[in-house]
Amino acid sequence: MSGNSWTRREFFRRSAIAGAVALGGPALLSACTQTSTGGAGAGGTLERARSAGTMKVGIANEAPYGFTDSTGKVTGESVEVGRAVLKNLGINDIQATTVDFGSLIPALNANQFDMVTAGMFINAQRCQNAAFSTPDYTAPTAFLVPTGNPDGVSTFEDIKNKNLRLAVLSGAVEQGYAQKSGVPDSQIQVFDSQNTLLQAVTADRVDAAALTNISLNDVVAKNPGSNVEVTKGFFPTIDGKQTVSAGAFVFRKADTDLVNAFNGELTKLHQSGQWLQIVTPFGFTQDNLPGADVTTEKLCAAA
Ligand SMILES: CC1=N[C@H](C(=O)O)[C@@H](O)CN1
Repeated sequence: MSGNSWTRREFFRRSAIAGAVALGGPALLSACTQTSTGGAGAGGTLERARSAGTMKVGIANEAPYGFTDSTGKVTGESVEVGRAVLKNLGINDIQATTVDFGSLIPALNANQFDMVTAGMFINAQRCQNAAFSTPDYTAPTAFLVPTGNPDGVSTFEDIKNKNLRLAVLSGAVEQGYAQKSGVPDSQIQVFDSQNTLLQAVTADRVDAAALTNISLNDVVAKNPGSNVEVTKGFFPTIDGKQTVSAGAFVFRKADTDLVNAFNGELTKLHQSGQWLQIVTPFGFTQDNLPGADVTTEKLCAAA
């Protein structure tokens, strides 16, 4: 490369940056700089989303956490709380991508989107591959069973002891809850969506399906006449310890500044009462607000 051509190229690069500053001010310059340095470093994702005015989010189409409704609107408890937090961070829009629940963290790390708004629970295994916000909510587990609960299911031990067939969602925590409660794999069937779980129960391919009671209540409400009901919610006891099932927002590990900024605004929403207003239409109550003793640090460290 000749000295002259390098000088010309540097001249054009500097002119382009000067133009960017003139047109878009510091925010645009910041976006240009982030792109030129790869964008995923400290500050990159937050600044890029601010500059673009939108955040790319991942959902699993599980209602009422993160789903596309009958009008085509992407909504849900996690989506709407996420929207409110992002708005307070100067990001007024979201663009959602739907993947299977078990693909949310791999897709996040492959940069298909920049955060997960699917109500994902915090646990040690997931914390190895992603960063979680402070807990957003807690929700008990329950079973979807035929009306009248003919097998008398109320815990994973019942599934094991009565030799029942159980449906779980691929990549969700309930499979682990069942296995750790001693349910053999031969009794567990894995499905890829809420709807296929419902169909498995109504077609008598399984005796029960496990998910959060909030998710199953939504299924029952949206499918009247399906002859199914939801058992009483519970927090499974595993290895003598009661599980803490707390959902949060998920980010790439490198995006520390985004996580910190997000946590600051999420805490304000929880404390101001705005959180309750946002989540009530999705079947959440004050009981779903995590206690002060429920922390991401503890849940990531739990065995
Ligand atoms: C919102 C949600 N949370 C649990 C999980 O994180 O695995 C599962 O119940 C699947 N859906």
